[in-house]
Amino acid sequence: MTSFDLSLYLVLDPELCRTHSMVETTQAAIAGGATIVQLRDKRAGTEGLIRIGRELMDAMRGTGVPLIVNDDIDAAIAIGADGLHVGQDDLPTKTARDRLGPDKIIGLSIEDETVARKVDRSIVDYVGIGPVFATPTKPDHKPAIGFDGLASLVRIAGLPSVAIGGLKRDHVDPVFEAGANGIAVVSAICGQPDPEGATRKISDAIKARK
Ligand SMILES: Cc1ncc(COP(=O)(O)OP(=O)(O)O)c(N)n1
Ligand SMILES: Cc1nc(C(=O)O)sc1CCOP(=O)(O)O
Ligand SMILES: [Mg+2]
Repeated sequence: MTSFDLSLYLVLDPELCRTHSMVETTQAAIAGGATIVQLRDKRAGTEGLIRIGRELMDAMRGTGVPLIVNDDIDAAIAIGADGLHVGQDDLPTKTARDRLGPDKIIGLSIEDETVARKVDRSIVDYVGIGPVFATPTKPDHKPAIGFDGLASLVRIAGLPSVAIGGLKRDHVDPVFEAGANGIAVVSAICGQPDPEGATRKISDAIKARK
């Protein structure tokens, strides 16, 4: 299994990465302290994901930061990515594990107690829990759960976890106090005038807790 650190999880969205390209944003975020990166492009299609994913793999080589692909297992395999993130409406985690093998990272989104209780801990490596807050970045998001909901789902899932949805630097403390192992952000880094500085502020807040 590729080792991974969920503490500062960058989810890339090309529609928000307008100040800098996704590759530039990723390099800046890693310099600023991002610990794991997800390629999430809902419009690219498999070929487009493979093209940008290969560029990201080249840019990330030697950093030790894993690249996770959202939704598309064919792209994840073609890219040679470190893992795949799926939601409840995506392919089943068993199918993902069968195709990816034991060494790749599999992340699963959970948004309520019912799905949290059903997570197969023998297959899934981490859970993404949210949305903590409503966010325009994902217009089809589920109802916001707040920090109490986050704490409850962290406990039920019993797996490494990262909180997502409307989170900024000021939310680092309540996210970790809820028991999550990390904070996942899109707009707090993508599209910021200084993505490295924005990342460093979040990273410093995380390190200050240790
Ligand atoms: C870290 C992380 N957590 C949750 C999600 C959301 O996944 P999903 O519910 O499948 O929604 P889409 O991202 O596919 O729109 C995520 N991508 N990453
Ligand atoms: C990709 C994603 N998944 C969510 C979930 O709740 O599962 S919320 C979300 C978008 C988070 O973007 P921002 O950091 O800009 O609010
Ligand atoms: Mg999905």
